[in-house]
Amino acid sequence: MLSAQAPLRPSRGVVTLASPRYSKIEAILHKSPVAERSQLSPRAADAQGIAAPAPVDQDYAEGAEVWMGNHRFVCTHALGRGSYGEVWRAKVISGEKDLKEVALKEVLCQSQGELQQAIFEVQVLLALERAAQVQQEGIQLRVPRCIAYKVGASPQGWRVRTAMTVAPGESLDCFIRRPAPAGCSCLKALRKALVLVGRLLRDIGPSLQLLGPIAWHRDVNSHNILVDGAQHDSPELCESASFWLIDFGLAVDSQSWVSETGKWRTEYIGGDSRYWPPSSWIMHLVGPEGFDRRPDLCEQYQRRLDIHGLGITALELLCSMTMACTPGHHEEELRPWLPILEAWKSYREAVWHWWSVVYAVFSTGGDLGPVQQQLVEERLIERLLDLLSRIRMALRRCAEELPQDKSRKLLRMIADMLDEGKTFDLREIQRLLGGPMIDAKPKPKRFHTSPSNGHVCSPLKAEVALQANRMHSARISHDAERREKLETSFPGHQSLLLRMQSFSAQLRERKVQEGATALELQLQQLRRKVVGQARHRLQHLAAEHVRRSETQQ
Ligand SMILES: Nc1ncnc2c1ncn2[C@@H]1O[C@H](COP(=O)(O)OP(=O)(O)OP(=O)(O)O)[C@@H](O)[C@H]1O
Repeated sequence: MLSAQAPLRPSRGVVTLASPRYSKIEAILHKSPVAERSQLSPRAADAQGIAAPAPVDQDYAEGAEVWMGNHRFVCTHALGRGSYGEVWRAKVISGEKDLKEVALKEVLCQSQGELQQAIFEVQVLLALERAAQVQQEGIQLRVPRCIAYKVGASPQGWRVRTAMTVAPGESLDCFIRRPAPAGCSCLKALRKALVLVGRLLRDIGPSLQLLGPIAWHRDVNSHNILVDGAQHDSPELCESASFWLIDFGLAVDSQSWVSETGKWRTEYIGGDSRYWPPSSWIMHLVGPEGFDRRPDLCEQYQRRLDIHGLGITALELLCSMTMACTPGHHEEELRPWLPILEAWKSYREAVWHWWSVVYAVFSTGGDLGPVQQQLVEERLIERLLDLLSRIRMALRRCAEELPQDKSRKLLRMIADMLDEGKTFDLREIQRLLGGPMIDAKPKPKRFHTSPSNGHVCSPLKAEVALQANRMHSARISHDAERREKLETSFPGHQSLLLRMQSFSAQLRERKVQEGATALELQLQQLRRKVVGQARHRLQHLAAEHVRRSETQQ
């Protein structure tokens, strides 16, 4: 199934672009897809003396056999479809002992940037598993475990295939949309929702905490969270529900993202705009200049996108479940909650509308510029800040009126997650809801590996190349020597990838960095132009308004 949000998301490409972009401004600034593709298409890579990829694998289909290293799988049925390929459930025929089935994901990449991003997705899963293993207390990660992965050729470029464990359940957005059981009262639904929200935060919080030093997911929402065991009528039984975070396809390296000159300034915006904090809209509509005199929002964009996404998802779960039922006559207990439900309703109406306006243009490949301008004129950012402030106020007021300590703290916690003024610490979740405390201090240590043709993932051995795109020229010659050695022992894709990384680093060194300053200038000019036009239009509207009022008088 094609996800409803999928087309809204920008390309996975980090710098290069092959598919339609979300932002017109960014699109203008990038070279044409054709030029980008030709930079390192398999043919071009071949011309550079890079080894040709292995023969094309069988497509995923019922009964199709898939090989990855020592693993052999047989596809049974499609689990889902995303914007970059399909995910299939498959039986394990041979490979890891006791492993019965896997989810096979395939990401089709048309440019080197997309290839890097697809590999990064796998590397993040590996790094996360490794981070969980070094924790003193046993942590049950609620993300799929990477079993094996493989890079192969596809007619358009490459395909990255990953075998991972199957996360149980269904996507949370399907669960939320399902009609409530007949006769269910609002109060009962609310009690059940509170249990589930607690479980959601308790399951996803630690994974995000471990993820923080490695990457930002950037797409935390009800579509990318699966829920299992939540269909019970009784709130008590819902205590055993579990939530899983999937789809790390838009993740970015958190260490190079953050800082004064970090990549947050220049990289494309990712994720589903219904779960964006105001800072993402600022970036989308105005650019980094929009953070002038707004340090809290700038900090939010750099460090707390996932926390905000999780907070909105929690609130969505709480309110949607409660609002799906009809209030009974004697539900006085519901009274303190009503302002929360009203604030959520207003938020949902406005934000879902903004999302659909952008979605409509994006899905037809239209020009986003006028829409962006219109949203600036509509004062989207100020309105969103206001809607969120109303939500926080309603949550905190309700918390004051509640007798039950746990619900009270839960509401305050969600309010803090949605507050750009608060430096929300994910450990708050364990403090309130229990679970092992995680030592997730940022680790400067980086890991290195290259995907191989059928690489079998052992997180202990897995060294993840999180900073392949940060290679410095001084390191290139050293790496070249290392690569020479590696190529003799690991031919095929490993060699291809290593050469590509080197080629990419050299390109960046020689060409891209030369143009970076010019591009940055161009970007600033364009952003200024858009904001200038919007300001001009606002002034015009204001003048017209004054003129009309004077005429009426
Ligand atoms: N490990 C998994 N276990 C179970 N189901 C999965 C798993 N991974 C993916 N799926 C299913 O496949 C669907 C698509 O997967 P995923 O979101 O990773 O693909 P994508 O191409 O990145 O999608 P998107 O367009 O949303 O970015 C998911 O919505 C989910 O239903």
